[in-house]
This record gives sequence, C-alpha cells and structure tokens, in this order.
Amino acid sequence: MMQAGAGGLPTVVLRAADGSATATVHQHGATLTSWAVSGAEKEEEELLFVSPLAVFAPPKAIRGGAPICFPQFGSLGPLKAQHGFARNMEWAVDEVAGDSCSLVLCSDAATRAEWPHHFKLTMQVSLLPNGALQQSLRVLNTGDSPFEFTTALHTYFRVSDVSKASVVGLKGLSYFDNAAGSLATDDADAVTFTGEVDRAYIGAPSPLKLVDLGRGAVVMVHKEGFQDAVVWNPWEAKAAGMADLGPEHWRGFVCVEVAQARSGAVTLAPGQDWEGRLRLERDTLGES
Ligand SMILES: O=P(O)(O)OC[C@H]1O[C@H](O)[C@H](O)[C@@H](O)[C@@H]1O
Repeated sequence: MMQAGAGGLPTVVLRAADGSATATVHQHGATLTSWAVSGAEKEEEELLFVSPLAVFAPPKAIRGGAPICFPQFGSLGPLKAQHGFARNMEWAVDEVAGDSCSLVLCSDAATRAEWPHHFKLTMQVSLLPNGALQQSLRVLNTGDSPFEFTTALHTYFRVSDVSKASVVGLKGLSYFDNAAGSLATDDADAVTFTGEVDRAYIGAPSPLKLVDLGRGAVVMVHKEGFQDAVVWNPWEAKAAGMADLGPEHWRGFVCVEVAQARSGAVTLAPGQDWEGRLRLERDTLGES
C-alpha cells in the first residue's frame, strides 16, 4: 500500500501475512525506514532508528533506516560523494504485494554524469513469518562495458542506549578502522561502544548478533553475497557536527551494515548481475 510517510514523502507500507510485523520503505532512496515487530503479548516494537532530526528533503539522504550505498561505499570508488548517489535518488516502485515490494533505479543522464555506466538496481523487501524481514539488492549491468562497484545496506538499528549495545560475531577479524585510518585486528568477544566506532570488517561471517541489554533484545543479522560488515556509531563530538543527528540522538542507534567494501569491488561484465541479501530476525536475550 502506498501512503504519505514521515516528512510527507511517498512510502510503501508492508504487513506480514501472519500479522507479525510491518515495514515502511520510502521511495526516496528506496530507504527502508521502519521494521516493527509485534510479539504475542507485546506492543509493536520498532527495531530501526530514524533520527528525530532527519531531513526529508530530497535529494538529501534520510538519516536513519537503511540507506543504500551505491555505486560506492564510503570513499571506496571514484565518486566524490561519500556512499554514492543511490540513497539520494527517487526510485521507481516496481511491484507491491501485501508483504513485499520491489523498487528499481535505472541509470539515466543524471547518474551517468556522476558515474558513466548503465545499470539497473532492484531493491526488494519481504516480511517473513515470525516478524523476520528480508532485504535484497540486485545490481545488473545493462551497458556494453564492464563496471565495478562497492555497496552497503547502511542499516541503523534502534537501541536503548549505545553503551548497553554490543555486536557479536566479529572476533578475530581484520578491519579497517575509519576513525584511526589504519588496519587492526579485533580480539574482543564483542564490539562494545565507549567512544566513536567506525570499523569496516573484512570478510565477516553470518550471522552477526546485535544485543541490546537495555531492552533484552537481540537482532540476528544474516547475510549472503555481501562479504563484509561495517559497525558504526559516531559518538558525541561527531554527531554534534551532523545537523540531522545532533548532540542528543547518537545514543539511540548502532549501524550494523552488510557491505561489499574492503574485501574489494565487484566487477560486472555486460549483462551480468550480482545480488546481496540480508535477513533480520528479532529474538529475545537468552533465546538465541
Ligand atoms: O554521514 P554519512 O555519509 O551518511 O555516513 C555515515 C557513516 O557511514 C559509514 O558507517 C562510514 O563507515 C562512516 O565513516 C560514516 O560516517
């Protein structure tokens, strides 16, 4: 169902067939902006974070939800714009069923002015039984020469307080520390947050587990196709410098991003495609 969403922008609203979850996708950037799960006796619980100061004024990217980074993640590519342009563009709604939808973005003169390639992106979201959500991104080379890209689903998860959150599953991996500008190895049992964290893990396993001790909540992050994972919270000083986040709201989220980043770019020959998939499951502490 299409309806006006946050900021008055057009959105697609999905409802799971078993009534266990709803999801909202803004057409702007094909940004998934809500994933809300309803437990047997509980009220609906929102699992994604959208900044209270988010600016819903295209082409500005929405600060929160799950912006799509393409054709580059961060500065890993030829574009000047961090994270590329897909999150700044109006996507076309392709198909909407009750519990799933797909949106597409095809290259045009505006995208080719920034990146001289022909492509079709398809972003699909489906609500599965028991509140789970599946999201996929397919990249098709529609031109007659090869191109390479890096990408990510830049998901902002809502947490009670970042100091009570942790990410499990990354021990022993190498990561590029964007804050320090150097490579490091993670030897901790879990990533915890006591300051800025901006880590691009190389070759991350699946699933990863986001734990929120404050809510007793767990989100399992299953990925396919995306080789890497990024964990980010800007902490106070950086957040204060971001007008659409500000000094107060940074404690309320952790980004766990499935990515094709530091492992290397994907190269697609003409007619070839690549697909990355993400499946999110809400769990309760002690049950996973
Ligand atoms: O402010 P944005 O362009 O949305 O980027 C937000 C963040 O995205 C990723 O997580 C990067 O690793 C960070 O370095 C960056 O600060």
